[in-house]
Amino acid sequence: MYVRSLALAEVLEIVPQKFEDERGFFSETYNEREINRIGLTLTFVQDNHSYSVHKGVLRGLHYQLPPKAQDKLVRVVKGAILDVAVDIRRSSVTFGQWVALEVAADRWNQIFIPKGFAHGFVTLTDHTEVIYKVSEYYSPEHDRSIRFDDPAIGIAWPSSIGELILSEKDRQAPPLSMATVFE
Ligand SMILES: Cc1cn([C@H]2C[C@H](O)[C@@H](COP(=O)(O)OP(=O)(O)O[C@H]3O[C@@H](C)C(=O)[C@@H](O)[C@H]3O)O2)c(=O)[nH]c1=O
Repeated sequence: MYVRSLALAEVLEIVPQKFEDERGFFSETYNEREINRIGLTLTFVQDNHSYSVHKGVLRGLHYQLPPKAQDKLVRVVKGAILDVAVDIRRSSVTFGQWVALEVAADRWNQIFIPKGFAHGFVTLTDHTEVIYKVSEYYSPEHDRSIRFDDPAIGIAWPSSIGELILSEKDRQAPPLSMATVFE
């Protein structure tokens, strides 16, 4: 398993080993012992699978507030996404900063997004399937969104994608300055 910190050091790229042969491949996509070895103790309780029909589907920026905050481990089994994490811990020196990583089936990489970060992605291909583990159950009462295009955050979403497809909830999301965030 290959691991590296992104520009916001708590956000990680993880690339599990992939064994390919004439039949296809085998890969341990999650191994708790390996995760513990890199200093993380995670308890995942739910696996999510989302399918986006078109390129340009943008989901985010999402997070759950404490006590239902979630660590997320995200991978792509079909297609590709640009995945984004935003530090929304008010006490952090990098509050409001973002980091992006292309996560793709053909890269076999994963992104780890800890509690305290808002998460979003845009699909770079049609028929994209994203699978992610989360460390807390879905809780609609704690679920929050921040505007994906809040100029105060300034995420450089790819301009080449054309029209973006968002849920009504995400279109109505408040800017970071109006959102309840982590202390
Ligand atoms: C996230 C979630 C949604 N749902 C339901 C609620 C709703 O009816 C339907 C679609 O929900 P959403 O529109 O919130 O789905 P989506 O926009 O894909 O939300 C996801 O976006 C990415 C970026 C994340 O980081 C995730 O944590 C999650 O917030 O699925 C669950 O039952 N369990 C869940 O864990």
